[in-house]
Amino acid sequence: MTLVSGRDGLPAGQALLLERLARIDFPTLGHLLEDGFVSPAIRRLGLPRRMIGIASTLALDTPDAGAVNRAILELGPADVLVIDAGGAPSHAVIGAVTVAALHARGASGVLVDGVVTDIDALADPGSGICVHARGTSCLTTKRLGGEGGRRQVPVEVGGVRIDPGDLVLGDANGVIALRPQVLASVLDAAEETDAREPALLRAIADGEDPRTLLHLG
Ligand SMILES: O=C([O-])CC(=O)C(=O)O
Ligand SMILES: [Mg+2]
Repeated sequence: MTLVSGRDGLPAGQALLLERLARIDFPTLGHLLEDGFVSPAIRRLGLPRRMIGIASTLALDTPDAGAVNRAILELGPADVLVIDAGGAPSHAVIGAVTVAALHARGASGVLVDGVVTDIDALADPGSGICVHARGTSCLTTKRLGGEGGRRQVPVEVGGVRIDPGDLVLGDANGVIALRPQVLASVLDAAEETDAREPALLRAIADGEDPRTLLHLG
């Protein structure tokens, strides 16, 4: 399964890092790291099941649909649009139309500290864009002129500071956002952990003493 759409436009090192991370079980990273874990109040609300990509940030100061649309048009390959909707906490900033536009831009996903709408369209696996947000609303943003946001600034999403260029990984368990170097530093260990787990699960199912398997014996 290709998770990193549009990765052909990326530097080789970054594309390889994203490819390797895409094969990791994301919660495995939780065994190895303490920082970068977005609040569980932000949940996966759309399908496909996972997203992985490069943070492209928007700090939304007013409920301005124009600012969101502008940001979407500026997205590059494999970007995850990260919206801090602190200036519009009750207005849905993403919905069926914006998700279709994100998909057309080759984006990998969208992460919103705020709410979204058109949930049935977002939950359709064919939407092509994995959406994480705090919840849903029928109240949406309006076209206010497009000046209501700041692009590519550090934002805070679910208690985590996210800088443009950070990597964003999300699935049904939650979202992780960290510097590429931090994720690269635990990649070997994460791959080893994932490689060991099937044998461990088999051994437990086969009745081996869990005290030994779980290092308690
Ligand atoms: O208007 C909005 O903020 C989001 C929306 O409904 C859409 O993208 O379809
Ligand atoms: Mg809509």
